[in-house]
Amino acid sequence: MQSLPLIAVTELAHADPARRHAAAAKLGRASREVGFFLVAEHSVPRATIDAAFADARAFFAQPLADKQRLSIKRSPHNRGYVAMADERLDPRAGFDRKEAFNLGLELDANDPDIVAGIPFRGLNFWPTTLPGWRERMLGYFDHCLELGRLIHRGFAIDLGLDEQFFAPHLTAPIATLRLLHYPAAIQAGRHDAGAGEHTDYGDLTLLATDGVPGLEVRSRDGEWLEVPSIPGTYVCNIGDCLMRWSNDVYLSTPHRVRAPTQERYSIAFFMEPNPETLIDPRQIAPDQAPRYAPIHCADYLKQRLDATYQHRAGS
Ligand SMILES: O=C(O)CCC(=O)C(=O)O
Ligand SMILES: [Fe+2]
Repeated sequence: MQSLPLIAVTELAHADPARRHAAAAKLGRASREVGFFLVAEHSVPRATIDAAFADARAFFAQPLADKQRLSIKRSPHNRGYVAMADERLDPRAGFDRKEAFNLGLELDANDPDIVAGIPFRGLNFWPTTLPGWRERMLGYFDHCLELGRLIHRGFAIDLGLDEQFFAPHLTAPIATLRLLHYPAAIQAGRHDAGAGEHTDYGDLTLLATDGVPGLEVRSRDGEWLEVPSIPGTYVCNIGDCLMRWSNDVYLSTPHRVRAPTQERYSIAFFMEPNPETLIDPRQIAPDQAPRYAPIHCADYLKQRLDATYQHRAGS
């Protein structure tokens, strides 16, 4: 898709309000019309992104038994390893040809939220034989969180809200960092799904790719368009939670990943607000008739994940 808008995000925090507003207007237009945009001039160092990809490769290169010890099936909090064919993003299609690893906010076992059983407040699972891996992943997580907060500041400006409207809802968000590995397609030309057609569940997704194409976005007129894969540039999209919160002012857009002709890695950061945040469209679009009932962020996400994963049924 040649026409994905490119947002230079440092402008969203520019000291000159006119510059902030101009960048936010561009971001807003993309969020209302396309639901996807590219992010450049961000503050995540290229070396940090490259190291995250090297760490992802090292993780997935481990023996399956080591990865399975960290299985997401052992976590009610959406953390851990998703094996090949464990997930089906499009329930009408086959299982996805990918493996993944999720981590979230790092908390201490004695954290009051964990002790109180707050949904999605749990412990991360860590590989034990990869030195420095945990620290680098948490460093990358923090960079993504900062970038996600900055983009939310742009959303607030564009939506005519207080510039800091989202800030109190993003202090300890449910955000998930997800490493993804797609093996090469079994047969050239076969249209296997690396990831089935879906929309993302949260507010905002920041996606880093390794340069191997595969991601396709459905345009408003139903055509599948290839998204350029530019290392160092984030592909970002609006998720269903922000679509709902904004009363459909912002759009989440269906996308999928073709099984690539060569092995492909990507790293997604799914940003959802704090678990207790009330997703109430009347806050963002007070002049419109609300299309959705208010719901707590954690309850909304739980509904969506339960529908995706068989192992969560009844959890
Ligand atoms: O790997 C990609 O390019 C996109 C993955 C994706 O859409 C997802 O995990 O939600
Ligand atoms: Fe997605």
